Amino acid sequence: MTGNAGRKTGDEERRAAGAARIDIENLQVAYAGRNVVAGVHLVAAEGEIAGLVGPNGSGKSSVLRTVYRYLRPAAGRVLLAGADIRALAPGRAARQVAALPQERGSDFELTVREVVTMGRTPYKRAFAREDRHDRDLVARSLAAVGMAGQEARRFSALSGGERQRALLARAFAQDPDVLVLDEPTNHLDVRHQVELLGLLRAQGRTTLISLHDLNAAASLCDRLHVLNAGRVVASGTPREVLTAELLAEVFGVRAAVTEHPLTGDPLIAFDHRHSL
Ligand SMILES: Nc1ncnc2c1ncn2[C@@H]1O[C@H](COP(=O)(O)OP(=O)(O)OP(=O)(O)O)[C@@H](O)[C@H]1O
Repeated sequence: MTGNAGRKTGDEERRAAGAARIDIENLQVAYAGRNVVAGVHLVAAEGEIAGLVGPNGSGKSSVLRTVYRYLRPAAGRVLLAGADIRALAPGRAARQVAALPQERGSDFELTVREVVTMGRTPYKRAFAREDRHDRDLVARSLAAVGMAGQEARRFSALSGGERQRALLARAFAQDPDVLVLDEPTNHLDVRHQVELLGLLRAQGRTTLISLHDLNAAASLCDRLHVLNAGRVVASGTPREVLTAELLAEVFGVRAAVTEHPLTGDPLIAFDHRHSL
């Protein structure tokens, strides 16, 4: 057995022990001294899909950036299984939390396969070669996002939606306890959106996700947290949170909230002719 396989067992043990709960406590985020998020409390329980919704600039990405450690909180804490995420060693953090961020790296000259294989880096010693487990996971991740057979393509030659899917495959290949996804349905056509939501449900991982599509959020998320001007203004199940009053107050739109005739999920019918 390789060291890598041993570590995998450790990850599985941690997951079984409930290691994937995220608690965000009194979070404040600032850029150059300007507060954009303040007093945010939210929980993503083990295996739960927690959605962040809110208008442009309400602070969704800023909250998520503190979870995948791109930003340091100005105040407050992000806890993973009760421990401050800032205190984790970088390798451990990368094995536990995978992100699909808004900010994209400069991986352009790599092939799709190389990009997705980067998801395995946190499990490898320096210069260690990928093993069968790595190759399997990379192949399964590519298949999951519908990109099997596209391994040899240059990342730079992909369309926006294909890039998004390759980066998602990288996050899946990382085999994390917690997935942090900032607008993952951006650029995806409707079928790939539906497939992605199905994939996320099937994963059963603790997931923090920001979404602009409120109907997708209503269908996918166990709990929704509505941000407005850097604060959480409502939290609860989609049914509890997505009311016509809230949509008017927070988003400034007229909408009727009904029930989806096919799925029974809350369904928001927007009035696309008039805003408030
Ligand atoms: N790198 C940055 N430097 C300075 N200000 C920033 C930076 N990133 C975000 N902001 C500001 O922080 C606030 C919150 O932005 P954030 O991107 O977190 O919101 P969001 O809810 O994700 O928005 P959107 O729906 O438009 O993606 C906004 O006022 C934004 O202008």
